[in-house]
Amino acid sequence: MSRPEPHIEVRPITEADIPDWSRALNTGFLRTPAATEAEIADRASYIDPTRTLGAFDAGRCVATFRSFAQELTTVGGTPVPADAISNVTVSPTHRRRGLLTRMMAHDLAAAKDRGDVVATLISAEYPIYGRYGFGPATWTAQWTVDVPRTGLDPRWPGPEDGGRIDIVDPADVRKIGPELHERLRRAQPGAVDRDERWWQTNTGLLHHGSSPWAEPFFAVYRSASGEVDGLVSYKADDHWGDAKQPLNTATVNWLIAATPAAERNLWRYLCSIDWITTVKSGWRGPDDLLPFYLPDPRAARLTTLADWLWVRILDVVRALEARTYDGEGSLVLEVVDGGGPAGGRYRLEASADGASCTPTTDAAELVLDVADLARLWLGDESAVRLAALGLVREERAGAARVADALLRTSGRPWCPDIF
Ligand SMILES: CC(=O)SCCNC(=O)CCNC(=O)[C@H](O)C(C)(C)COP(=O)(O)OP(=O)(O)OC[C@H]1O[C@@H](n2cnc3c(N)ncnc32)[C@H](O)[C@@H]1OP(=O)(O)O
Repeated sequence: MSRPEPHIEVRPITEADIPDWSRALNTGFLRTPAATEAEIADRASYIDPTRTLGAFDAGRCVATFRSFAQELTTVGGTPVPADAISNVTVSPTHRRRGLLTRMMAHDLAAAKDRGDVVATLISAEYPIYGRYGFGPATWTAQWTVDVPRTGLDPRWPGPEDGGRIDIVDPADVRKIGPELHERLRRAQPGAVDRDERWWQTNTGLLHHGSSPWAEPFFAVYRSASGEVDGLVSYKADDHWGDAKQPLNTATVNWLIAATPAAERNLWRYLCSIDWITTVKSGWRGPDDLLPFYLPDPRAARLTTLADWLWVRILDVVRALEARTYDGEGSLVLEVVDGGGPAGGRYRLEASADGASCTPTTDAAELVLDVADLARLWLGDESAVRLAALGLVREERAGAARVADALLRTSGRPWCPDIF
């Protein structure tokens, strides 16, 4: 039960607060508390203090919260402006006193005023953010591939389609990665943009963690016409069996591909590296094709299936009009948002030619919480399933099926990033 704590001040930080704020952040995330000079200088270079909140008790920072501008790709490829939330911590001494609630209210109000269509975050634990109107809009999966069981020919000499795979170094990745990622994320519902800092951090140019930077391997796939279509970052361990046989694991840090050929060839490559008997896929979309690139898909064991990107819809009209629809139809949605900005009744009229969403006084056909609308918005969840769970209510028989026919997509949304 949270209690009001008016003596604890929640406010945007100043540059002078960054060391104290960083210490609170590290404490909340159970990292070594002291922030290094390099970490503080780096943080000062990219945070927007007006969007970086702290809670201060007797002058000491006891909670942290940061947001930044992001683009989130909707169904059909149109990006919407998003308020990306990160670095949320409340020190163990101050938890469950309403500090997250106060920081969230501050940030979401500013996001709405700014005109952001949604807020986004990757939730540390499932139960935290539903109360603020967030719902899990995308899911993620990880596979572990038992390479000798795949049925793949171990003599594979490389791509048969005229493409090629090359090992590249971090500087190459910084050159070719951003453009490839732009192609991918503009076509992938649920994906978000990456800034230059992402590439610097993930290629070792920017590193100030407590452990030393360990350079991963990078491999690029180019198509027969020389186009950069895929890129993978992976690391390998050093593990040998008693009989002196190699039992090494390649763990993918990230793999991005703009074509199925690039994806297929990069997985094929990872499963062909001498000494590697296990490939761990890293975070993939829940309907990733990886198992089906293998002659024996059972060689890929699903090890994780979990919620990933949580979305809070701030503007229902713009969110529903931004995406495309394969089906054609009309539906009146009653969105419940407990005093939040998205509540109201809306008529969605959708067809392959476009969609309109307008506030209406017509009778509601489907009643749902704003958090459940987020689960449906990018096409991932089914309204019929949510109705079975008692989470959406049909005011007209069959309305959940109509919602599914309009909103669901042939591929599931996927956010390749963590932030
Ligand atoms: C986007 C990101 O950065 S995700 C990372 C989130 N951070 C972490 O997980 C780090 C460790 N945890 C923490 O720092 C804190 O516990 C936080 C940030 C999760 C919650 O902060 P608090 O200030 O304790 O939350 P607050 O007091 O505002 O809680 C509001 C309500 O949510 C509930 N709640 C908060 N956190 C949790 C949780 N982890 N599990 C279940 N319920 C929770 C509270 O019980 C409270 O419920 P009530 O209104 O019924 O009393």
